[in-house]
Amino acid sequence: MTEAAYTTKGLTKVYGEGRSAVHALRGVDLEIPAGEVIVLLGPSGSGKSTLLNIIGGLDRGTEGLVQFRDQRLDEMKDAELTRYRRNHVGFVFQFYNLMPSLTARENVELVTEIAADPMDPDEALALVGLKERTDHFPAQLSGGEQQRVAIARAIAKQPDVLFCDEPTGALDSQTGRSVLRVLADVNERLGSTVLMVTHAASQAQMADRVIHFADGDIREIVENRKKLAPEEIEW
Ligand SMILES: Nc1ncnc2c1ncn2[C@@H]1O[C@H](COP(=O)(O)OP(=O)(O)OP(=O)(O)O)[C@@H](O)[C@H]1O
Repeated sequence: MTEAAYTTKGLTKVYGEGRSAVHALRGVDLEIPAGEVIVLLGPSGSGKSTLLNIIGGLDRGTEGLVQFRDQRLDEMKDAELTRYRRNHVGFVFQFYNLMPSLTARENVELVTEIAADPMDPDEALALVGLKERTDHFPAQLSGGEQQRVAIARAIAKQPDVLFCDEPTGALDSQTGRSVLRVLADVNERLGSTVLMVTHAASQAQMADRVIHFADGDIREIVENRKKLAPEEIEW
């Protein structure tokens, strides 16, 4: 087995207190190998985004160990956690969160200006097939193109891990497939571990490993023997 990107032990997350407490994670034990494409599937409210946000350093667990390589995220001070996010992880969300008043290139530059080892913004945009659109504003781009700018922004820092929460949720099947192709390329070319939450069960076919989540814990982890290319996925 390859090196673990993440390890969690007994990870819990409780939102709120007392009678209104929500147990979003109930003692998750998990090992995520580096360099794989991992898909997280599960019903709405089962805790997928909560898990992603905690290992992505956007939020903290209530209890339990969370480790990235040999670093304990659960023991980091806020400034260290910010540094971890800045240097190691990229995020792609369902809604692209681009700055409307900035061009595609300027949106990517927001990240490359503060990253430790960034690629050239134009190179990141070329990787997602937007070489000709670098000076366009988000409003001049289609949904799929905007999502690709968001991916370019996330990968421009050459992250070790790319977190994607419903990255194709707002896209039609053809555009969605082209976005999945970009994610597969990032995994293959940059070697980034890709962790994707999706409601589209068919997308699990492009994963090396599928984590099935239910009621705040892992129900099953299935290794994919025959991984499909995004183009082969039935939507
Ligand atoms: N900030 C919050 N405050 C209180 N409860 C929350 C908060 N965020 C999430 N929850 C609750 O935690 C549980 C897990 O939510 P989470 O968003 O992780 O689920 P999910 O599997 O990603 O769902 P979906 O597929 O609908 O996005 C849900 O019951 C949700 O209502």
